[in-house]
Amino acid sequence: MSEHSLSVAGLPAHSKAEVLIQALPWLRRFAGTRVVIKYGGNAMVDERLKRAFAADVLFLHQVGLRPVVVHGGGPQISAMLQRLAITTEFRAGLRVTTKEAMEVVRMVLTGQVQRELVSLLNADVAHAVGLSGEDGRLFQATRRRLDAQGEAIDLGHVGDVAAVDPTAVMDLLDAGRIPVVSTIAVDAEEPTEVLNVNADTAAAALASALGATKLVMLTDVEGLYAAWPDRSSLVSHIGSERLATLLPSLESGMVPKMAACLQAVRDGVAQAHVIDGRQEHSMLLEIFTDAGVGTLVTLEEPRTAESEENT
Ligand SMILES: Nc1ncnc2c1ncn2[C@@H]1O[C@H](COP(=O)(O)OP(=O)(O)O)[C@@H](O)[C@H]1O
Ligand SMILES: CC(=O)N[C@@H](CCC(=O)OP(=O)(O)O)C(=O)O
Repeated sequence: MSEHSLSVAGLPAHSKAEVLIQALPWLRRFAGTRVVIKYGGNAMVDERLKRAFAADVLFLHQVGLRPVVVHGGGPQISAMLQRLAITTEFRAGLRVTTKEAMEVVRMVLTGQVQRELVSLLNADVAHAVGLSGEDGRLFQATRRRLDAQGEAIDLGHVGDVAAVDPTAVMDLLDAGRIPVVSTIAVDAEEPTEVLNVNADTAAAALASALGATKLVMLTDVEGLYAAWPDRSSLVSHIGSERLATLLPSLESGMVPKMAACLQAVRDGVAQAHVIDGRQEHSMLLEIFTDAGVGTLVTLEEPRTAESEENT
């Protein structure tokens, strides 16, 4: 059992009660609000963790929040591509996606990863309903043609979200459901085609379209490290301005993830978090305890003791 675990079985009675009391203001604050949870493929490492994730989502739903799950599945797609002997590469954290690879991406995300999550969430009560970004044209995307430096690139069938129609998700939320979203998008220029959208990017776009209070991203590191791979450099809170400065120095999967957090807070989501999905119940700790975990991104810079002295 980890030191952060919310399991209170071994605690004295008053400590158990304290956990509940500490959660109360957060329960009040977030009740009725929409929270987008991005579950990264790297955090889906074993069955126990996946069940703990499902239990956390069901807890949020039960206590009156309105969780929306957006899932990834990068490693699962890579494994299937490998089985089929199709080679792919990543550039700046994005998979170069041929037409052939796109078929596999769609099949794995909507036919495998999403189905598995829906089934886990519905193990006891049938709340969860899966949908793809194609359904009700939830996501429309345009092909990525330029890199961060403005140079021409060809990533194949990879898109950036150009429009979000959250109606289908809102309908499900209004019906008391837990939507589970796969990030395949309709190609805005060729509506019978689909594009592969990074799940972090799509989760951020959906969070702002839904007016979510929070975007929580579960991954396989504690959060953002300022001096990666130095694991002593965890950033606990960062504002949009500093993050925008840091972004060009980031690598691999952290590029779309932190860009997505930045986009979300700029588009009105109050808080974006990157937390360790390998840590059982990290999501509950983040939402319902005073200390929080991982990296928090906000529009404003954090008020440090030093900056407070200067104000
Ligand atoms: N500065 C950084 N801080 C933390 N992780 C980083 C950093 N730079 C690169 N990474 C890598 O980003 C990975 C997380 O992104 P990704 O593999 O896309 O995860 P997910 O499947 O959860 O979206 C980490 O496992 C780590 O290897
Ligand atoms: C364009 C692009 O890179 N799409 C991703 C979509 C899945 C994803 O983002 O999964 P994770 O969240 O687990 O990384 C891919 O093909 O891997």
